[in-house]
Amino acid sequence: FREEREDCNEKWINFSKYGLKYDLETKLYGQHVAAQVILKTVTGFMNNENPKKPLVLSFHGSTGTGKTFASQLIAKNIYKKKTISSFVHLFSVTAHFPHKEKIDTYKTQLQEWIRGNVSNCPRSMFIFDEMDKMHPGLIDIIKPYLDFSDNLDRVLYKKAIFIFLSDAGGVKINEVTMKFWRDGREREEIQLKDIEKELSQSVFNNEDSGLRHTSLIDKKLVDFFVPFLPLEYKHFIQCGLAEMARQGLPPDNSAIKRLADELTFFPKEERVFSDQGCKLIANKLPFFI
Ligand SMILES: Nc1ncnc2c1ncn2[C@@H]1O[C@H](COP(=O)(O)OP(=O)(O)OP(=O)(O)O)[C@@H](O)[C@H]1O
Repeated sequence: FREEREDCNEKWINFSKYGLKYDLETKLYGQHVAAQVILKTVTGFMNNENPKKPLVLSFHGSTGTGKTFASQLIAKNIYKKKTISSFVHLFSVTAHFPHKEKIDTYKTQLQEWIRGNVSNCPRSMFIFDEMDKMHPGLIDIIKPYLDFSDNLDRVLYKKAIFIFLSDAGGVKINEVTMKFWRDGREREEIQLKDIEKELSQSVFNNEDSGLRHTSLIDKKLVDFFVPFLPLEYKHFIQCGLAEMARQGLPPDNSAIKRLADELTFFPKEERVFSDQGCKLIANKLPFFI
């Protein structure tokens, strides 16, 4: 049995709008704002044979709220080989470029890496993890690729998708969500506009944010800021059940509840939102069944 080689053509790259819609609606819990933005932008972009610039989405939210997971759902519905496609590139900023003093070497490496991958296949997807920890010098390196450049060094960049993941702005998003809850309003009432402005201000003007000094925002290189809301107790249970199914275990609500009891939720008294989202479930589950 020899595995077929993955090529950069429709046989291997075939976007399914309905697949993405289904996955966002049934697998990504508690993220109605993100789901809507993702579906609209990715569909519009993938159905356009001649986009003017690459699609650039910046995902924000606290840990374990589904930023990486959502980007995997996008990849799954574009590439036949899903997340293991050779056209999907997950890049962890701190893991790949740990030494600040080597910044100049990294700049060249990053440039060549993006260029090489896109010339191999224009419909490539790049996911940059921990974007807020990225050196501003490296962000500057990526900027030209995100812009309206028709044929930068004769490579076609405008069909690529760039997704940036970061915790930056998570605190603000949590505040807005908590305010809705305190006011007795439905979570589903939260709209992108309720968060977007505050989010971009807190991410790009905040002293603590690594993205502060970048001109990604004023150059309008990011098409959308996508907020990931803090997950509630009920989403935590949903994640737990999904994880059990993934691990081939029969559903057991009480085990997940015991697991939740061990973890922290906020506000402290009411225990509504999970501090670590769904992050620790997969690893902790075996100890609770
Ligand atoms: N909203 C969600 N819906 C369904 N599953 C989720 C959700 N959020 C997290 N999970 C589950 O938890 C795991 C960890 O989440 P994920 O890695 O996507 O979080 P993240 O937001 O990228 O966190 P970090 O900022 O720490 O990287 C996922 O693989 C998924 O199984």
